[in-house]
Amino acid sequence: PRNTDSFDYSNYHTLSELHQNCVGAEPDSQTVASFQIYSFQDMLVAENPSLVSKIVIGQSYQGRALNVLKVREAGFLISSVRTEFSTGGSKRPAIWIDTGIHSREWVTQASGTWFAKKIVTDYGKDPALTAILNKMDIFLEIVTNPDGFYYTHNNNRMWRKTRKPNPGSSCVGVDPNRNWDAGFGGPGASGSPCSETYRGTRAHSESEVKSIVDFVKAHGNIKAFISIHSYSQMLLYPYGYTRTPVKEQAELHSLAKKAITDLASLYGTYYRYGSIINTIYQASGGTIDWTYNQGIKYSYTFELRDTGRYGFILPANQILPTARETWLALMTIMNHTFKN
Ligand SMILES: O=C(NO)N[C@H](Cc1ccccc1)C(=O)O
Ligand SMILES: [Zn+2]
Repeated sequence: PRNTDSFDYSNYHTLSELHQNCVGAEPDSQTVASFQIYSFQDMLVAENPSLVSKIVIGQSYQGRALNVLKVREAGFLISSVRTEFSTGGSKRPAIWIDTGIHSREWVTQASGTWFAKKIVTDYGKDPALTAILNKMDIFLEIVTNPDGFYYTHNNNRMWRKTRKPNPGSSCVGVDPNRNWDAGFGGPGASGSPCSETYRGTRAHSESEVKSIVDFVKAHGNIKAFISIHSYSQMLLYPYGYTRTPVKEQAELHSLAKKAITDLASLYGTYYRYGSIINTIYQASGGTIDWTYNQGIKYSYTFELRDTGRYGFILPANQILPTARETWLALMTIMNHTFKN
């Protein structure tokens, strides 16, 4: 595709189309260089230089860049430059969204791609989003597990974990949703490298996880953290590792209820909601349990479509409806975060 307007959001894409760009000269008039696939992310940044930038927060086990799109209103460039370069300058309050931490959950990376385009399209047009972006930054990590994502395209469509080998085992990979330092190693994760919920040898052993941990700690002003999975059609809040309710359970519960009501307003898609442990099962070392314990109150996990008919292999014709309905719920959470 020549630009992000012609990008096909209603289909699944490979790593190189979404994430990695093949660096090389754009074909010029004289020579017809082989057409380089410029990744969606690089095109979006190039088309919106004053609004979107790409941050590399680390690299995967196999050395792929962990890209985060940062959306920040242009505002008064001078002051933002000063803030940007001032050491210890206060960071603007921010919202984090990640998709694809479990690589087989393809509707999530596809939705994340659509969210990125939606944000740049609506900024300056939608009053609610514009108000949010005039005061807050949005960080979006679309391909959070690139090694696994590549593997689902080339080897095993059902791959979930990272692709780091486990010493002493022929089984590869750690579950990046069990590797966080929140109830790590407790019930709700496996100690076996061959398990789909293998927690790893220690918390934050996976670079895909550690890179986010370091980013969240360094930023220090993230107000909402939303990690997007599929499938089950659920909106979940902490905790997964303990039955102890979070302090703000009432607020998180009522916000979740409003978010899934707004989601359902588009196509009637029915979501369940509640704490992880009460709604699904006990799970230790999960992403949003750690982010909540870092003080990020609005920590949520989405489980997108469907409820099991297609599961992870959701037909491409459901990408756009899924992305559109989920966006309504994301706006509900972002608005609430902005106002509180
Ligand atoms: O795998 C998925 N969804 O794809 N989620 C389940 C449940 C879950 C959600 C949130 C936190 C912890 C646990 C998992 O076993 O990881
Ligand atoms: Zn998942």
